[in-house]
Amino acid sequence: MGNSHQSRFSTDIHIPYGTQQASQERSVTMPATKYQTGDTVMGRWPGSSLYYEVKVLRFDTRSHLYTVIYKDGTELELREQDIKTASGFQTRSRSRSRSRSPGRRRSRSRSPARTTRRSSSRTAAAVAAAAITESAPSTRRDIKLKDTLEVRLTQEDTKAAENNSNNKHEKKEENNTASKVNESEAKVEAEPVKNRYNLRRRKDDGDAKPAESQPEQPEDKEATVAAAPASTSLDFGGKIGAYFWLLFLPAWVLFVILQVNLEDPSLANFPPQLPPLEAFWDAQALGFVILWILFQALLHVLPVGKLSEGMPLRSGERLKYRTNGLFAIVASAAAVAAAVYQGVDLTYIHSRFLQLATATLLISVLLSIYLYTRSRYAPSDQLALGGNSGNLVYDFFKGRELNPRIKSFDLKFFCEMRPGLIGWCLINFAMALAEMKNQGLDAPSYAMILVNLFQLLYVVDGLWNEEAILTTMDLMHDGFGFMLAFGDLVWVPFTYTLQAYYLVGHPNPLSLPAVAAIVILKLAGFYIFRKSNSEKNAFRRNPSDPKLSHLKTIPTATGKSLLVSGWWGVVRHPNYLGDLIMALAWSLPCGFNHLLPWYYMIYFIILLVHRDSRDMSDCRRKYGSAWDKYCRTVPYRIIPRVY
Ligand SMILES: NC(=O)c1ccc[n+]([C@@H]2O[C@H](COP(=O)([O-])OP(=O)(O)OC[C@H]3O[C@@H](n4cnc5c(N)ncnc54)[C@H](OP(=O)(O)O)[C@@H]3O)[C@@H](O)[C@H]2O)c1
Ligand SMILES: CC(C)=CCC[C@@H](C)[C@H]1CC[C@H]2C3=C(CC[C@]12C)[C@@]1(C)CC[C@H](O)C(C)(C)[C@@H]1CC3
Repeated sequence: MGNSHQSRFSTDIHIPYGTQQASQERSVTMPATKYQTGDTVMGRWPGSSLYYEVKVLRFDTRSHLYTVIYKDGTELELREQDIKTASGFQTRSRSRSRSRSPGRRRSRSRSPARTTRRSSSRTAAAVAAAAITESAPSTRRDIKLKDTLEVRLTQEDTKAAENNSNNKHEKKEENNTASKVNESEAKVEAEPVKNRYNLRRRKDDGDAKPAESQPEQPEDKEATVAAAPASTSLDFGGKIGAYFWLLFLPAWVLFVILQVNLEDPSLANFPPQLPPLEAFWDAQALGFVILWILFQALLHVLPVGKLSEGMPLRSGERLKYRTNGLFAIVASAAAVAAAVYQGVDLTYIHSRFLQLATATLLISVLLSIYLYTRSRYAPSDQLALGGNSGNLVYDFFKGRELNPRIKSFDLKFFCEMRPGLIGWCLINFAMALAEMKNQGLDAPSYAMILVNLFQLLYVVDGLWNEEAILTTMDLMHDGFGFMLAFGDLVWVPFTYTLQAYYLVGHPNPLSLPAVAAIVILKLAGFYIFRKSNSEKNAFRRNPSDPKLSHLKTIPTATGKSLLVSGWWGVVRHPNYLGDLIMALAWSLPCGFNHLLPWYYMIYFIILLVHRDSRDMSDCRRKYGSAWDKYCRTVPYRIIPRVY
């Protein structure tokens, strides 16, 4: 048991050689500090109120952090206030029961500060080292650590725990692999303290698992970009892949736009006839795109709607986001209606589609250059884990800074949720008008109505539940660079609208039963998508939400738990399943004459399968053996019994 935890830590926590070396160089001599190299003291375990016996290895004069080693070999950097002398502690219970009996695992505590912890949720250090309790004056309160440990909190800890447990109810564990534990979240949230810990790989770990080991960023605010750890395992085909995607993705957008204009947009017509270069450019189109983005930015900053908190960053900080997406789409619809009323011809969007796409591409490239440049000056703790390879092209593509902001204006959040997403609906609507104009119809076709309504529902739902985006991979883990800037601004509005564009020139009459069947499919997909996303979002926001009390969870060493029942017990990505079913319902109205309207479905399968595998490795890295356990309990990734 101890070994498995130890090896998990040893592969999870990685710090590149250069940084280790720098840290060692900085701490050759121990200045006059409270604790000295070799001292045996008590170190607080990150995100918890538990203290374990540790040995001081060194002191970093620059960051003022002590590097300590726990009994299981885990090295951490701790601040002085997280270290105490052993004399102030007393062992309440050193014996650790190996029993798995449910009765023994049940917490008897009823105090709000009391929580339960399943033994398997313990951190490596928790398992390997004996947990010790601190003797304290009467203001301290007991916390029961399952049946094995009892820890007394300091006054400060108690306050934090109480604050956090105000709206948390206790969950009882079940005698099941998927047991419920809520204590760990309470503890993590109890300590939104900046710059406290820095997990480090043990030096003797070598590159035991190079493919999966991702660096943990040092949380040293003063660290310069040069001190930021390098990304070792690169996805998207690594450096060569980044060159490829940088060229391929824009070319593909322009290609499909040229294709959809053809009478017979079949792959047999490859390569398409290229229009002269000047056909791609229209300054007026650029002007409209800029206006649209500025208009969306204005709506975003208006003090309308809720200020939502993002997930805790590595520093413990939680950023605030103005989640007024629904207001933005309603205001945009009103503005568009007013413009149409004033005589603006929206079919311009159809006739100038290529030029609008080129202009937006230009903006996304400029934005990406800006993002890359500013990331060079960003503190290393604000960089994403994956976009810091040191290779300019790869980092430019993948994105370095996690949450680039201009004052409180969050560029990634804005781009992901506003101009492209709302632009997608605007373009679809323009295509419906173009269809009526081109085909001399009094009303859009059934197929066009379905595509418009389905995708509008998808976008409105995304904006309605805007807060949920804060728990997605992009917002929590990915840096903001070309991939997302281009994806959000160009890819979404100019390729997700291809079905509507296709229908303008390629009518596909639908019978009413066909319409009904497609609607049912869409609603089924939507139901799965929404329910599963909401379940995870609610759980991540408040793991003790009474509405989720029936769900089983697996604790992890990070303090977060994983859902293993409900939607997330069916497959590992139920939200992708719902999304894919919806994608099918978006393509079906276009019929089977051409592959082009099925492009979204094909792309989406590739995207989600890739995202799923990316997420699997990220979660494996984050949660180690708990993740393996989850995968064993929920063996299928997206489609039950198939994949
Ligand atoms: N239309 C499009 O183009 C498009 C493209 C991509 C995605 N999407 C949709 O966007 C939504 C978000 O997708 P996403 O890719 O960001 O992935 P996601 O499934 O929302 O997020 C994955 C994260 O959820 C957490 N998680 C995983 N398993 C869990 C479990 N059992 N219990 C609790 N938490 C768990 C993990 O993060 P933590 O543990 O760190 O919290 C994991 O990293 C999905 O509905 C997807 O279909 C749409
Ligand atoms: C450049 C390429 C090929 C990929 C970039 C991917 C990017 C387009 C997607 C990554 C995450 C996606 C996403 C939505 C839109 C497309 C992405 C940005 C989403 C905003 C669509 C609306 C949904 O309701 C959602 C759940 C909020 C989606 C979140 C993820």
